[in-house]
Amino acid sequence: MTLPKEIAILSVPFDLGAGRRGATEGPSAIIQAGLEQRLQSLGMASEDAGAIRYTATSEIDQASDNLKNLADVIAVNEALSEQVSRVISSGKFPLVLGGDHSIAIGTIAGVAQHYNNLGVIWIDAHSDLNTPETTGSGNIHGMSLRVSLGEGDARLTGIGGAGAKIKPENVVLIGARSLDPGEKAYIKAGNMTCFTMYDVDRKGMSHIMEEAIRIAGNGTDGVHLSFDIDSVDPGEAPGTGTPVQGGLSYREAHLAMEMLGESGIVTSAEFVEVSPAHDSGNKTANLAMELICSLLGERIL
Ligand SMILES: NC(=[NH2+])NCCC[C@H](N)C(=O)O
Ligand SMILES: [Mn+2]
Ligand SMILES: [Mn+2]
Repeated sequence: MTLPKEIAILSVPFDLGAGRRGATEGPSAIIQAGLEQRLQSLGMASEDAGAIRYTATSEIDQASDNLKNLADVIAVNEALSEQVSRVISSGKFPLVLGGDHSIAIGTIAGVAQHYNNLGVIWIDAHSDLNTPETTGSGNIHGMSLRVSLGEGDARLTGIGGAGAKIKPENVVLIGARSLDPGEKAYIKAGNMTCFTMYDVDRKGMSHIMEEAIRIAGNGTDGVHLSFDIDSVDPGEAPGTGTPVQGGLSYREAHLAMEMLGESGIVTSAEFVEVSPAHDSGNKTANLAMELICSLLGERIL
């Protein structure tokens, strides 16, 4: 696999999977940061495939404690999975802009229709491995990776077709530093690789990425990158709903993208949780735009 030439940008202005509102404005802020011009100067054709349309329920539903706004999360993700699948069928590289991280459910469901053994690199301060039983918040963006693994509420795991879309042994988590008890138990019991911030500090990002590329790329037929901007330290990425101290540095995040770009293994990507309302200026949206460019081939020299 080499670098994609044709990119289809799918915007998902959705934030009902998160506890704090604001990620609806993420996609337009990233695009307005100049994404398309930058991709063009890299010699890439990008198509703004527009925003995902779905029928919203009329009321915000905070009543179902363990699965907040379930109906909207299902509706947007069903629509997204169809769009993502269509982009791949057309031979283009799907670049999904969130939106909160619940949209990974739809992205991965759409991508997985084209790959039997999909690798996933999940860069995040969190692990998003909660179930309705282990969640403390009821926010579905904290459950999306677990849903993609086929566990949790059947109405979520059934999006884009029933069952698991990915296997734990093909998943690599990077940047974790805020894990709930049920998530820790799942990671410790299973065969999923998790490089926490401790590992990043101890081994260095270069080593971590070599390992991640080996694990996610080995024996898989495609690799999806799910990049939660809250993986980056809040000093560099303040514009996000659930910031956690002690995150990736500016260069660690770029190095991760540069190495992934060089590896040529990534077949789809999403950048989520940019929330301009919490940003200082457009710092976080700008960073997301730059990281996308590093992934897609931009280099210092
Ligand atoms: N995609 C995210 N930012 N997720 C944050 C999840 C936080 C917490 N673990 C929860 O379940 O609510
Ligand atoms: Mn996340
Ligand atoms: Mn997160």
